[in-house]
Amino acid sequence: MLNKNKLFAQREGNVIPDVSKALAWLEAHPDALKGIGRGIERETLRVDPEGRLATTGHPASLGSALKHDWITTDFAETLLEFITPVDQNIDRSLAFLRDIHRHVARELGEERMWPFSMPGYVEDAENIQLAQYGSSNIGKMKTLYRQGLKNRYSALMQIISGVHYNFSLPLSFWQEWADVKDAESGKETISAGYLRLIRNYYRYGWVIPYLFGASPAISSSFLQGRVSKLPFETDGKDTLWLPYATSLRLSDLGYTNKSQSGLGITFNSLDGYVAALKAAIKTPSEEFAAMGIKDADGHWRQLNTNVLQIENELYAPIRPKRVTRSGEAPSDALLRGGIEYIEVRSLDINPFSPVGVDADQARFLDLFLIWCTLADAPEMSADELLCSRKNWNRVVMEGRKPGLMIGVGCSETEHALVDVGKALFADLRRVAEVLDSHHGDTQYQQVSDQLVASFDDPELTYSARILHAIKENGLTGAGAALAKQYHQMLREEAYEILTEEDFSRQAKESVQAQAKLEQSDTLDFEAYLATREG
Ligand SMILES: Nc1ncnc2c1ncn2[C@@H]1O[C@H](COP(=O)(O)OP(=O)(O)OP(=O)(O)O)[C@@H](O)[C@H]1O
Ligand SMILES: N[C@@H](CCC(=O)O)C(=O)O
Ligand SMILES: N[C@@H](CS)C(=O)O
Repeated sequence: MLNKNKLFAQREGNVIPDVSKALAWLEAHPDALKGIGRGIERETLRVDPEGRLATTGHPASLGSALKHDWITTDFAETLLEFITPVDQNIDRSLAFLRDIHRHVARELGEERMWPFSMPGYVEDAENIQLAQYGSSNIGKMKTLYRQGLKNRYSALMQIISGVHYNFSLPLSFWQEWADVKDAESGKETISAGYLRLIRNYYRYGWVIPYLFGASPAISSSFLQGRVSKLPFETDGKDTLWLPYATSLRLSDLGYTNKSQSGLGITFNSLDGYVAALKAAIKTPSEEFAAMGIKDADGHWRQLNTNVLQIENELYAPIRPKRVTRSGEAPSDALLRGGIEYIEVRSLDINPFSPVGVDADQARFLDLFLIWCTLADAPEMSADELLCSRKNWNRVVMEGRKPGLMIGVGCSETEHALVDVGKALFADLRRVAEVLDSHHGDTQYQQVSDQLVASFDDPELTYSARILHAIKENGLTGAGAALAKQYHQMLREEAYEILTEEDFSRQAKESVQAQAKLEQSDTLDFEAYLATREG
């Protein structure tokens, strides 16, 4: 394999960094990768059988969205979010996620879970109710944050759904790879390792929307009457698509915010990243100041008029993370203990899975994120991150276009996307062999071999496959049909890990915890807001 690898790199003029040394190290230290941590967040809109947004509130039987460990809401009352606890076993994480879906499908009655990232036809976005979290100060702050998001970006943009894949390498990896002794004394080294991963993710992560992007189309209602200059094709009814698009969710039309690219966020040092993020939540925005903090009737319009109301508003394709303590800002958690895991935010909802994500995607991400950690990752300026964004944009808008060329950062040199993809997978295959050696099977190698075929045959990509169904039945029709199929399937499936008792206990305890919180507030809301810096 090594010869083929080198040969490929030479023939293609080093389309990717030469990682052969690091790969050889990994092959000599296979146990270093035992114990990868994973957690999955999946969002999905509640819809009626025709695929229209549900106008009901978050089902009471699902407990408190503010305090439930596994079932909450994202932007809107109708936007469910499911969260799995961190686990080292992919199949267990997916079974846990599926149990949550099984339970919710049983509780939703006639409502269903939307299987796409982009919403179907939305009659009137004003009917989208902001997620409600009760009368506690933190509850009111979360809803007000959403009011600000609505006023800044529109509710329609905010109901775009995604899957977030949370990933961490075991301490043993850092101990063997970087001579770390323990997590505390090694936190600078570990953080530097995850920042290296992030820089390579910006350089090469466009492979994720290429393979798994599943939002090549939008409903005409998504444009809200705006005229788009994009060369959309249409079914003449309510569906628009770009023939080679992979993920409009990740495009400027989707869940992104161009103005954030001017924040000077970089990933060369943790202190640098945190400083830029903290600056962003303290930097007034002219545009948002013009909106005002309160309207004429004294109703709050947003938490503040800064570029970001709170750190969560930074819509990056990947985030460095550490589990926060109560009331702690994400950046303070990072300063306290360094980077603990990373959150990959580029996965569209997988429409071919009843739970929006599958084991192939998890295994691919493991391979890719390990490769991103091993490969050299020169520091990147804010400009270079911007150039990387342009490469991603090419892939999200026309990734399946025959002969598409792709660059790396701001380099003038471009290569055929297909060549870069295949060179990358030649390396990923070697990582797959190491991971498979843990289980004595070939699951990772099979995923690698199956996915690499998508470069020579773009028809195998998720976006190509779902675009056929969308062209045939329209976005709303195709989504409603899949939602119905998954609803019936999930309702009838037995649980694998959790029980009805677990769900009813969680629901009850979450409601009690919210009530307790509401009784414990001592400050009035304005005084409370003044104590929260974002
Ligand atoms: N060490 C870790 N390695 C991998 N995943 C982790 C690790 N620690 C936590 N996670 C996962 O990260 C996810 C955290 O999701 P959660 O929604 O609870 O927090 P958050 O994303 O910070 O909150 P928000 O979505 O409001 O920003 C969970 O799926 C959890 O399992
Ligand atoms: N709905 C967003 C994520 C919301 C959030 O920032 O957590 C997405 O499509 O990924
Ligand atoms: N989760 C999204 C929408 S509420 C955010 O934090 O910005």
